[in-house]
Amino acid sequence: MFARALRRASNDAIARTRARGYKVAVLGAAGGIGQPCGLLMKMNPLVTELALYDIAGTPGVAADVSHVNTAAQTKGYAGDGELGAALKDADVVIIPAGVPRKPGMTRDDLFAINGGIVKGLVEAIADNCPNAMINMISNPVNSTVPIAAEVLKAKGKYDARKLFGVTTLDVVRAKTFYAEKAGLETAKVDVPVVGGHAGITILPLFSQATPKASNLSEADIDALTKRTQDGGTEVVAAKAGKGSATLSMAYAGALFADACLRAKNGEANIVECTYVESKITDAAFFASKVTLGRDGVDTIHGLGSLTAYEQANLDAMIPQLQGEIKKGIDFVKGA
Ligand SMILES: NC(=O)C1=CN([C@@H]2O[C@H](COP(=O)(O)OP(=O)(O)OC[C@H]3O[C@@H](n4cnc5c(N)ncnc54)[C@H](O)[C@@H]3O)[C@@H](O)[C@H]2O)C=CC1
Ligand SMILES: O=C([O-])CC(=O)C(=O)O
Repeated sequence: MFARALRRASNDAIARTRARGYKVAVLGAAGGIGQPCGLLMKMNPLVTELALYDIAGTPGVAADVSHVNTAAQTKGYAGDGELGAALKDADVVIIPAGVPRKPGMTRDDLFAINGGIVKGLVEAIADNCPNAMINMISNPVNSTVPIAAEVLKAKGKYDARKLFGVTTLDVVRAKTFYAEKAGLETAKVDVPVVGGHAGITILPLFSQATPKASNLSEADIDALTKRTQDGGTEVVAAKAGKGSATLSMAYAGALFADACLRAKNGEANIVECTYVESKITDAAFFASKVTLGRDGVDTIHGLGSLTAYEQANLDAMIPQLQGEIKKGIDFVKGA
């Protein structure tokens, strides 16, 4: 179903604009997210070259995915020595490299190991595909995106329009939970989710959800908000030590990468919630609705009118978000 929708959306884009093919690189391509995400990108008609990179295991993954009868030429790259070739002139780089949570951990507990992994990968992006749109999935996203920004700045290659924290899974979850609770058709539901990607920094704006549900109480909205904020933890607990969300994340990652590709290809009016450098709050990076264009961020939209409940949640998250952003910046600057 998704593949058909993805193909239809991209085919529409192709019909409306002069299509060209794009190179997509997936870093961490042998992992739980990387494998299905690589498959979904192989099915995207806007992709003509697919580079699957990991520290190991990618020859097998690439051989497997390459047999899918779609256009993207697929190649595996393994180990540091092949990272440059994997990234060379990529248009979009998707980064799900790093360790996932185990029960009892916060995303921030992944900082020490994933911070170093992301830093090294983004240095290679700066050297090999400085114009690529970067889709950061590796956690803690609230800090890995500022890490990437500082690395790119240090290399003189930072373009804030092209660096995205992928928060699409929060939107996917909010839509699913809201549709279920309100008895609405899931595919027709939209819910903006703003802030960041960890605990209370995830803020679904159910007051702006469409279609409007008239049957939800304040207690329902509070429960839906908390379930969205804890969606990742719900999966971590259910997997009981075997990692975190992979399949729903691969789906969400492929949706966001497809939006980037369609925007690159000239399709208009592409709006996604994503975590970017932003001035709409006191946090230097913030997820909100963003219109994407050929060069990445085109317009960062404001938050619209919030309920008192949403405003209180927004006020409460800012200090945590600011702290996690500072941690990422300090990590690169050595403070
Ligand atoms: N943004 C979001 O909404 C979400 C983010 N995540 C995050 O995505 C990350 C990956 O999760 P999974 O795929 O489940 O983990 P995984 O452990 O299954 O896969 C990670 C892959 O990264 C690879 N890797 C490690 N160091 C690398 C390096 N230097 N270069 C390239 N690849 C490297 C590993 O070899 C492994 O194949 C985690 O940090 C997780 O927390 C997970 C779900 C949702
Ligand atoms: O919860 C985790 O650790 C993985 C993640 O970011 C998510 O599923 O939203």
